[in-house]
Amino acid sequence: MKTPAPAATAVVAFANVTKSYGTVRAVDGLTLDLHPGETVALLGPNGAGKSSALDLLLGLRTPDTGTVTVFGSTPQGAIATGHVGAMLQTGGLMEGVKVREIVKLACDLHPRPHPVEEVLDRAGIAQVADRMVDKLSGGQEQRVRFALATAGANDLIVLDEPTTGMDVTARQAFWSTMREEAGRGRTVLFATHYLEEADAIADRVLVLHKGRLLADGTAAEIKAKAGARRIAFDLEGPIDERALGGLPFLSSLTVSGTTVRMQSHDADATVHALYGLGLYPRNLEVAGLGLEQAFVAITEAEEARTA
Ligand SMILES: Nc1ncnc2c1ncn2[C@@H]1O[C@H](COP(=O)(O)OP(=O)(O)OP(=O)(O)O)[C@@H](O)[C@H]1O
Repeated sequence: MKTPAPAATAVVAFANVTKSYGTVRAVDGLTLDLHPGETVALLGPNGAGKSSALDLLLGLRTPDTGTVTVFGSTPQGAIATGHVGAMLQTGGLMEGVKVREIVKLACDLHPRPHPVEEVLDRAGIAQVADRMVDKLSGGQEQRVRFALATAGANDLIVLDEPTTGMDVTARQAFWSTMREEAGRGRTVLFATHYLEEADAIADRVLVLHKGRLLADGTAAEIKAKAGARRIAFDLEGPIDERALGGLPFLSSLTVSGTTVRMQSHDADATVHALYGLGLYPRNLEVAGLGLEQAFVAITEAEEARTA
């Protein structure tokens, strides 16, 4: 885990924050600082508490205990002064208005607005600017939400699963804009289920599980934290899964056709033992885990620990 920097330098500071809904503890003792210019991915399985944490950050919910500070102020205070732009999963767009009108409204309300045409252009919705908002496709609606989140110069941009429903071109345009924003020193925090996006975009990855922070580091650090490596090879002839399953340090084993894939906490020892079985693996590959596999390994290990 990173050592928290002094609160004065933090864009966002969660200090021992908890939030429950009835008996469900959605956020459980979360302590976390975000810093200027960071692009941070928030990962976690369904129900991990990602949206709840973002709602707390945006002042849409109040913590049961602990404090959330945004630019040294309350979340509401930071939003009122135009420091924060957000794109949330929920919330329908205003009906009965045209795309340009709703974007113009967001620009008018922002203390440091960008020109309306520029916002439309950047979000890739200039061509549908005169269309009614309720006549848009899902991906176009998502682009409008993106436009609303970037209507002005925000120092912190909070995005809850922003690219869901976007096609490849929209996604690429979206992330290129976010990179530009981060390049200008803005902090970007996004929750996502697309681990490849987190791997490619984020310079810091947070893994939430049952409301608690399980991992905090670069994607490379998270992969290393999972501690396992992938082993893949082909075998000729009938495959004795039982014998393979008895290899040391294995954390998973799958056989499909002649191909065997496994994960091991000590790949050297596993491969040594594999040869010890008198087998001759072909096309042997040993590699680190991808972020997705690391994420699954970390959250499954925690499930097993807390079961
Ligand atoms: N308004 C609510 N009332 C009751 N329970 C809620 C409410 N909102 C969230 N929860 C519960 O709190 C937990 C955390 O939910 P949250 O939406 O924050 O998770 P998430 O990580 O964003 O999930 P997902 O990836 O599915 O969007 C879940 O168990 C969820 O069912």
